[in-house]
Amino acid sequence: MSYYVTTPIYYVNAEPHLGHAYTTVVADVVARFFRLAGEEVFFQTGTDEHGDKIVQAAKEAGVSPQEYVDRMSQAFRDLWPKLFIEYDNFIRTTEERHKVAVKRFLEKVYEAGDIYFGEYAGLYCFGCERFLTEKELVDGRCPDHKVEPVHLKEANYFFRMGRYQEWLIDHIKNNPEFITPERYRNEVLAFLKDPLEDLCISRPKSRLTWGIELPFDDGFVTYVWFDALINYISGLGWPEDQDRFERFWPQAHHLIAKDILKPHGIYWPTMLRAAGLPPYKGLHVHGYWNVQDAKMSKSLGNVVRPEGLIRRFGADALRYFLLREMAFGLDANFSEEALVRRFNSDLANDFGNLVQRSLTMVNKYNQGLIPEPAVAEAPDLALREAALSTVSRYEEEMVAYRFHRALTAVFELIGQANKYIDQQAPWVLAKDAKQRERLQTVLYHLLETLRIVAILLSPVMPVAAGRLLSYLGLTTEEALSLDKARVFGLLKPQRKTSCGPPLFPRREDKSAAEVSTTEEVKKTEKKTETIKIEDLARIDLRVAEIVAAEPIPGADRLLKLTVKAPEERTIVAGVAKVFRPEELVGKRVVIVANLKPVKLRGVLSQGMMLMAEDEDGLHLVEAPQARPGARLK
Ligand SMILES: Nc1ncnc2c1ncn2[C@@H]1O[C@H](COP(=O)(O)OP(=O)(O)OP(=O)(O)O)[C@@H](O)[C@H]1O
Ligand SMILES: [Zn+2]
Repeated sequence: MSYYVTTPIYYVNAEPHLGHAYTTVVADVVARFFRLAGEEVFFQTGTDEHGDKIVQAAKEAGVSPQEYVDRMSQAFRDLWPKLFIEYDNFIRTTEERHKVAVKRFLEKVYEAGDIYFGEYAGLYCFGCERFLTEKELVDGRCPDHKVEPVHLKEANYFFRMGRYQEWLIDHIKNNPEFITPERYRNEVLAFLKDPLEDLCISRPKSRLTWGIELPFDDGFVTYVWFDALINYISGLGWPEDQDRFERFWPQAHHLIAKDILKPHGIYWPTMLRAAGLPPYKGLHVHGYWNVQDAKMSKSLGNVVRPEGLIRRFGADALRYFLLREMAFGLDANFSEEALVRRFNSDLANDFGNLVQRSLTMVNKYNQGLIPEPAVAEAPDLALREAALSTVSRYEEEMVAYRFHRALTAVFELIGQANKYIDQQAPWVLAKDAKQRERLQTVLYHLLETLRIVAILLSPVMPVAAGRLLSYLGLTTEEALSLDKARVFGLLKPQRKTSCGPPLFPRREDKSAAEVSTTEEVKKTEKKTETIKIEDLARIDLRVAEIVAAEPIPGADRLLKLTVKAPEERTIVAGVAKVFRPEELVGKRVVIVANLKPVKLRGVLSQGMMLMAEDEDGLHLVEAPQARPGARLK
């Protein structure tokens, strides 16, 4: 069987945050799970690069839209491997293969008679890049962007979406798996109670040129949503690669957050129907990661960036946290304390200790060799039974996208194995030569449980699972298959195990760290002398935008930065070990503007960039909202 899983293509008007990381990690976990189950999987992610907001963002950054989308798309591409994400295809809507598909798709819908030209006057929200209905407004404002939409009258092309409303209602009703979890299916059915309005699918070039030209009228470009949704088939190679399209499209599963339910639940299936193509198989909708109950979003400026968390906790642990902490479909709050808590209790304590205790005992009592089990007794059979029933529970939950429950099942098994150690007390058996067989049997059952646990955790924590398998003397190639988790007793006696470093060494508790740093601060406060406000005024602190960054030949710590503050100047910064030049471009940072210029490695440095330093290293001090040249006060 084949399985096609997609993430939304992310809009490249800002850098990726934990919300984007979540959807992409889930897609990667799904892809790995179905591969483990022996399916042929195609996993696609990518970036959405057209539309008005991109043009605005590029203008603000002072570059062309193409340069801007190249840079931002790369930021997504750079992040994914750091999270162990292995996609099969990365699609960009500015690629030729995508443009060709959009044009072909539009032609098909046009030929079907479902596109007409007409004039429309209405309320337009530039944030949403679409017309809003009166009903959608809250206190006269767009509920998402909190601005009053403007009156706009424009001639455009429209898609007769309403024609497919009845078909869509029937399809949703007849296919309970089409939109899940159920609350979102009900939400879409509720939308469909009112007659569907036709969808405006063009923008006149007089207003916007950054888009895909309509094949039947070169005065217009395609509306960004109509363009974007088609990525799901253009990425498979439609219309050219019919072979791949036919293999994977009937098994297409889209992952999204609830913010884009309407385009995916309504526009996309009706568009496909109009183009004479079958609908996708399943739409899987999740909730929001919130920070103190507000949606994490670039517009609110409360985003958490994954890079720092990966550096501190590792990608495996972050992936585990994201899947375990959020019940798929519901919102969840992100906090670092919760991450530390899960890390220490689930990964370091429960899982990490089970691994460490088991392998240490095998090392000590059996020269590190896989033991030879004798006849199993009741407690061994109970553990075996638990392991096997965990596999079926896990599989059932994974297939239904209930990842937190799948992980709960695995961790219950881990808990049971820890108890089994306590109850069987191998250290007592080891003291009695007559208990030698019993000891071997117990250790064997532990190692087998670990082998099964490693397989089940591998989609979520691929690297840690791989390490555990190598401790058991197995390679991922030979071990990773769901079928092999369904059998108890595959480890071959006498093969060598090893007891490597702990998989998840405990992390310091943040709250404890905070107490100690405040105490530190109190101590240093006493030491640093106080200054008067006039002293502070002597330092010209300003916001500067980094417009270019390049290495300085022969100086491996230094980068030459060109900044606008607001006039252009050069600053040499000792950050080459921490940041790559392209990561810095576009950032608005704080500089000391009146520092006496100095020549460093032949480059005149006219100021200094401020950085914050803690135990994780250096961090930028950013002021993304302030204009270049803004003074700090
Ligand atoms: N807070 C969040 N929680 C969960 N997923 C999120 C969150 N924010 C963004 N996403 C993911 O990104 C998708 C939207 O991608 P897009 O690039 O359009 O982001 P956006 O909505 O413009 O970002 P923002 O919410 O930061 O303004 C969502 O459907 C979801 O997959
Ligand atoms: Zn809006």
